[in-house]
Amino acid sequence: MTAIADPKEVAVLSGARRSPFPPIADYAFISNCHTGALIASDGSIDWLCVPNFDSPSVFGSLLDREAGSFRFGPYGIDHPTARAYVPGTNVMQTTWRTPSGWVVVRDALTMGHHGTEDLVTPHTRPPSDVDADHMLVRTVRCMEGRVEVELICEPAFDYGRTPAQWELLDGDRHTADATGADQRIRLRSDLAMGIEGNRIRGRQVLTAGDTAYCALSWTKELPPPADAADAFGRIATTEAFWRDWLAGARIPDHRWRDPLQRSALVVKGLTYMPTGATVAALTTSLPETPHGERNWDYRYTWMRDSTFTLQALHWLNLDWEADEFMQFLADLEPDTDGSLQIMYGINGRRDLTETIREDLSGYDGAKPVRIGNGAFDQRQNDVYGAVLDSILLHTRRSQRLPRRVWPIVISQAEGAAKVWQNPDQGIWEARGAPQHYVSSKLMCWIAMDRAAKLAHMRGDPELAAKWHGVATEIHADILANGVSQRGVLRQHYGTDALDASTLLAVLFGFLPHHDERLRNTVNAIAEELTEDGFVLRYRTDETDDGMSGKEGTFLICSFWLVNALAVVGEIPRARDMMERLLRIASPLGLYAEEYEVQTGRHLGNVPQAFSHLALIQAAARIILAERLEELS
Ligand SMILES: OC[C@H]1O[C@H](O[C@H]2O[C@H](CO)[C@@H](O)[C@H](O)[C@H]2O)[C@H](O)[C@@H](O)[C@@H]1O
Repeated sequence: MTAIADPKEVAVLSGARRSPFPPIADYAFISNCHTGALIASDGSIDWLCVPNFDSPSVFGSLLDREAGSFRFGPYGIDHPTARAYVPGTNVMQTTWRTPSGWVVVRDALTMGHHGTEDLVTPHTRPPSDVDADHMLVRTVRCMEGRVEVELICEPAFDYGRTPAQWELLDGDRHTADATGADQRIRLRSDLAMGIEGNRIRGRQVLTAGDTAYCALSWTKELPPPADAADAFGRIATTEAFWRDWLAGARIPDHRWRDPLQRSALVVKGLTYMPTGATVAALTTSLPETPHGERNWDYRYTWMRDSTFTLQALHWLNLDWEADEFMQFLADLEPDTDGSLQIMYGINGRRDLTETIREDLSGYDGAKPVRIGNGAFDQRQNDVYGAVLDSILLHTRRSQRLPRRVWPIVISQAEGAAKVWQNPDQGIWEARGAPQHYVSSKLMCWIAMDRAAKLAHMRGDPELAAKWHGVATEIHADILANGVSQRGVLRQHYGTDALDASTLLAVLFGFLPHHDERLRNTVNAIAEELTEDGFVLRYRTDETDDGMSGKEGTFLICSFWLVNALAVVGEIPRARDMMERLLRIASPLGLYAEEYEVQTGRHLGNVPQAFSHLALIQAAARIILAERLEELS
């Protein structure tokens, strides 16, 4: 058993040497559904890619302290008094107390009413003319006393490779353009600004009642705010956008309402509005092993992650998000054999070739920094099941199967029927030799089972029977080869090692919930694949995944275990574990991909859709069970 750290001690525990990099759990996330930014607690924006999630960064000091940042806050003070989201929004509020007074800063990637058809996402509910302003707006209000505020904006284009060249416009000290790497961004502020090499600096004393703002924009068509009132107005519009969106969600009146809301807002904030695609996380190359090589670019759309996301959103009644994703799916260009890639760019881009940026130090020295993701052309046989399960769910909820989607059903079912007997890289995208992963076969069973149900709903009993036959064959194969002597689902057919992905057998109803093999699997994972109760994907000393270093516990797997415990009727255990997982959220309620129990650090990319969607699903399962208990 490993002792768990107090999350408040995270910064202290980040090593004997004090790192110049803030802990991953320190960052606030804001979004405009085209891109997102990370704000450190000292008021510095350390990550922003424009215009889109997968564009090169302009502020990249998350990955190298020299790769650009943008601070706005009181001069000479690094520690805020309080940080919180404006309730129900992805707008950040920071309160700063200084010896002479206090101020409140709000930061948003703003949304506006653009009123033009081409900016309207066709499937958004309610019909809306709200879309990104493509700008970052930061406002400050002095609440009491006198406070000197400063802005220091130092972009570095193309992931820090090209320092900004600044120019003040027409001798006006309130507007400046920065250029580099074929990009131009405009900064406007009511603070008088001056150029200092590659940075812009401004400073001003505010007294009680005074306000100030700065705004950075990256499209010519949408100019930055004209004055402070305009800047405050844009933030107010953005707050209204998020609240309006959240109002469409059915979030139960439960003590977990806040984390459910935050998770829904994170997942929506990771969705690219023009296509409905969801990125797996906002960032690239935050390490899964401190200082190690397990660093990946997550700014893309995995079929698996996106379809799991839809399932979580459906539970919150956010069905129109799924409509958008179905269109994205239908627009994708399949391979010649009809199969889908395991992942795409947010605009459907197929080639995500991975490159390494040797020039970047990496987060706290974790190299390499990867741009692109080499897993894009892997074969992962779970994808068919993920896609077909979400199509079935969507069809049941909306009572219709869009005509454009039926060919996907056919190609995915045929694809699964053809490949289920082949080894693959598995759900964890192992870069080692292909194996007969149990979770991949399980998801192929899901594919055939869901396809058969869809064929039945469409009135095609012959096709339904054919696909059902394949499902039965896969089911039998897993039971014959995927269960160890002691009656536990194994990682793959050639090992008895445990793998948390076999929990999917419980979550997807592969066997009746009282089946011994399911219970054995849940108990074995809870007892043997955990560190202080938090779940590892697999043991890196037992499993060759092609990488070095030991990773942290995987948060989606920990939430899956909660969910699985609830399915097998262990509600008190599930509830306890859920409460523990909620306690290790970042101070702002965010989750990265992994959690290191020895130090209490979050590891890996942040915020991670997988972690948040699994939180929603696990909470849903327990809340449902509690309601059923109340009724009985
Ligand atoms: O562990 C090696 C792999 O790690 C990444 O994949 C993980 O993240 C994906 C996105 O959330 C998820 O779909 C997958 O299940 C996870 O294992 C990385 O993207 C891969 O390139 C890498 O091989």
